[in-house]
Amino acid sequence: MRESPLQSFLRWLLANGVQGVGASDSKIALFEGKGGERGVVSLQPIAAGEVAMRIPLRLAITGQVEEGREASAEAQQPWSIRLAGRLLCMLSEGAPGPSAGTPGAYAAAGSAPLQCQAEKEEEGDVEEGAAAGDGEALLCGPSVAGRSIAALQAGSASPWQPYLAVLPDCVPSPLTTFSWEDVQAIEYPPMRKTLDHASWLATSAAQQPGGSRFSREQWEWALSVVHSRTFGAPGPQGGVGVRMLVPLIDMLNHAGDYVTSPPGAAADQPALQAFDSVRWELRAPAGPEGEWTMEVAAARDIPAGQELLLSYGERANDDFFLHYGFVPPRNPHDQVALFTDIESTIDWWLDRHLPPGALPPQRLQAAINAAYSAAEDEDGAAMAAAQVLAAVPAEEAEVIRAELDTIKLSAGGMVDGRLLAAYRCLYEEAAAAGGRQHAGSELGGSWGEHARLAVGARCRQILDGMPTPLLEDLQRLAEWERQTGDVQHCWEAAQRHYSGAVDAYEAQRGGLHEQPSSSGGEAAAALPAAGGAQLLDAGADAEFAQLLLAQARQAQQTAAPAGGGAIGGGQPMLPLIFRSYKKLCLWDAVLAE
Ligand SMILES: C[S@@+](CC[C@H](N)C(=O)[O-])C[C@H]1O[C@@H](n2cnc3c(N)ncnc32)[C@H](O)[C@@H]1O
Repeated sequence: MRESPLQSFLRWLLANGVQGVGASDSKIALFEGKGGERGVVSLQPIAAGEVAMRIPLRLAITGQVEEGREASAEAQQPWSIRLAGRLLCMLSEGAPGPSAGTPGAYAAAGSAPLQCQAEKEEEGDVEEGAAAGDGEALLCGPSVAGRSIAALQAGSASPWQPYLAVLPDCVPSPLTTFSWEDVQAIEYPPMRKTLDHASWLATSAAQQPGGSRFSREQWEWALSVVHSRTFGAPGPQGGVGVRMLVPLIDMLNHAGDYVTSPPGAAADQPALQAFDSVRWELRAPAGPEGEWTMEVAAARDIPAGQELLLSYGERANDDFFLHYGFVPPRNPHDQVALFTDIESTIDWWLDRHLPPGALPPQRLQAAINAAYSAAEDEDGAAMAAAQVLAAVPAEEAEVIRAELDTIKLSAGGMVDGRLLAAYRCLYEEAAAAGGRQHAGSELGGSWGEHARLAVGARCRQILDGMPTPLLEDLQRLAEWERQTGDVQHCWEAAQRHYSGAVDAYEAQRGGLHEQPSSSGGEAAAALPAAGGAQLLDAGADAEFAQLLLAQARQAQQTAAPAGGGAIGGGQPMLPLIFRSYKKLCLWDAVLAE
């Protein structure tokens, strides 16, 4: 029987010195679900601290710029375009260069060159090819724009071909798979803006010199692959240094922190639990003959039959949604953008609380200056950020700067300290000048109370700008939860809590009650059925492991956050899930008024 791409991949890993998987005594195995999603499962118990897999970093594909080429056009590109371009070159030309195989920072003296499984068996060691990994590779060679990703994957002659062949041919991210309607359904303006930027990135990749060798679709695919599978080594100046695709370790699915307290309970101090079970670390060569490796070790005892889950980081849902194509359940690290920067934060306040003439011009200017400098004092990350920004290309720096400038509210109710500091200054000035007469009830009795009211008012404003009311979304999601049995997000519990709380709030305000419509059923009907999974590890006792895996998947589906993996869940509902979490965060602040 012909070997599957995943089986060839496993043999390739073994041939190249990867430890932990594919051998008869391996404690872990790869599996593939019915929907095609892969992951890693334990076959035997793994003790906390035990290394489950170890990969030589010569197998990693990096976007690193070679020494001496820091001023080249390639070095000025955002990291994702560099790495995506490298990937496409490897797929189309099959001649990876030293920079792809042995990244300078991790180059290991005396490390064995990369092995092709077939060549290893028949011809012995393979010499590394010519430098297709460097930037110029993008500028030469025939156009492959008309060829599909699958054709590129299958046809590559690269020593990395067994890895390239198992990269997903479609990453379910908004950039690649969303229809116009899906994009409209996001409702949250900052994400629409981020999506526009991601789309522009794909356009600019295709338009760079040599970029038109690949089609827009191929660039989108490569960008979505690198965004969903890249590991970033810590940079020498802080921030992220070398980014790399690391075969096998990029098969680990995500689980992170999870809010375990019921929806609405103590929003400012949610009970949390971490569901990741493994961590990764880079290891320097042990001696002159050694090489850089990446290790994955158990973060806690892992029983047999459990999926190994890695935290992709304490990120807001925006990153998961945009780059990974899923939204983690009950993520305490989600955030909502309140303002794009401190300037608009202050302007909003002034518009709302200080009508023209309320303060003499000089005093007003002094209050504004004081607010800016109070906010600046709160910007603890500014120094470190300046160093990181100086070390990355201008376009990338612009995106990072915009992100750092954004004033956010976190899912736990924490507001950016810059806003609080600025509003305290403004409040004190306005109160001293008798501004309360102008400002109305929102000025409150103390600056703390005022800040809470002001943030609540801003959140309400953002909610009013989102077309669908929260309760309507929750009704659809609760219906979906009942249909699928996927209870990780606790939508039904959220619906119960928020319908009471929102109605009470609206009644108290004398406003209209939110009226859920009955449109939820259509979307819920389109949901995928939870599927079984298949083990792929050639070295494992397949029947036993299959049983363990089936048990693990069942446990994951019945015991809410137990696995946290949520693989294959909720894809058609993704925009609705994403926007609902934003609305929950906003409503928590409104209800705290
Ligand atoms: C680094 S890859 C992990 C391996 C991937 N499952 C595969 O089959 O190639 C990241 C991708 O896996 C999927 N994924 C990872 N963790 C997930 C989770 N908790 N829920 C849903 N999908 C997840 C997403 O499609 C994501 O873009």
